[in-house]
Amino acid sequence: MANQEAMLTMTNVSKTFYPGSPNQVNALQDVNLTVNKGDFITLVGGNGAGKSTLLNAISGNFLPDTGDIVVNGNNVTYLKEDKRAPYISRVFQDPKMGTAPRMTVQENLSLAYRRGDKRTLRFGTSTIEKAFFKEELKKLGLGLENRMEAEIGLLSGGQRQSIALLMATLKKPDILLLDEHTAALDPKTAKLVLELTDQQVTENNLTSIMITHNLQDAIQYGNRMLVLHHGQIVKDYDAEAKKALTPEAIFAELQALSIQDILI
Ligand SMILES: Nc1ncnc2c1ncn2[C@@H]1O[C@H](COP(=O)(O)OP(=O)(O)OP(=O)(O)O)[C@@H](O)[C@H]1O
Repeated sequence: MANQEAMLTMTNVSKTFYPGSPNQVNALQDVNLTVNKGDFITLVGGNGAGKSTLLNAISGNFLPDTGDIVVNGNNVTYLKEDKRAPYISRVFQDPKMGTAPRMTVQENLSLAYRRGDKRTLRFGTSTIEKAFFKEELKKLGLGLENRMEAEIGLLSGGQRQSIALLMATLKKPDILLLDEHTAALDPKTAKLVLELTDQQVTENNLTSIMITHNLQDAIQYGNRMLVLHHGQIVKDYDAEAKKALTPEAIFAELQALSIQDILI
């Protein structure tokens, strides 16, 4: 059960790309959002709704035109992406983006474990760390604890994405951002990685925002669901409201707001 302490606050956050030109895009429009500690939010919306831009704003990919972003009491609005890295982890759609292909599973995990730490891999991985990584890999249930010396590039997309997820959560981040992280996987593997995600988030009480194009998954997972449209949060369902939701009910509610291009 999530408590009610804020982990992320976005206040009046706006971002316009190509302002004043014919290509102007109001990607985020006056977004106000409070995410409580332990919230697992699913984020849906049509193509170009601003979902990735919202995650980009949180992770510091760009400076917002207006507004403030506070993570766990730290105002990060003007912090560059690398300076926010100790607070924020992100898993992308492409499994290749979260892992170093020529390095072994163990080396990748060591790197992730040293995030924000001055030590480098030159100091090697200690026996205690190795045992810890092995235990964590075992929990994934994919037999990867027996492939710690394998180069990541030789693993399948699903195995790689599972490790990317583990890397993102090995050092508990204040916020875990999941940017359609199962979209590039086949349906069976996507389900597996989603289950792993749910397990990691729930067991570690992580605060997370997950983008998905799958409405059923958005309803099934997490304790809150946001719908973004034209850079604005147009629906915010809490756990109670979510329980009773169906994709059809969401479509009907959005149609009542004259929103047609909501998903897929
Ligand atoms: N760096 C950028 N430069 C210019 N325009 C951008 C940039 N990033 C996003 N946009 C534009 O902002 C709008 C929102 O894009 P965004 O990627 O956030 O949408 P999305 O909801 O994630 O869509 P999708 O589901 O298709 O990935 C789009 O019109 C996009 O072209």
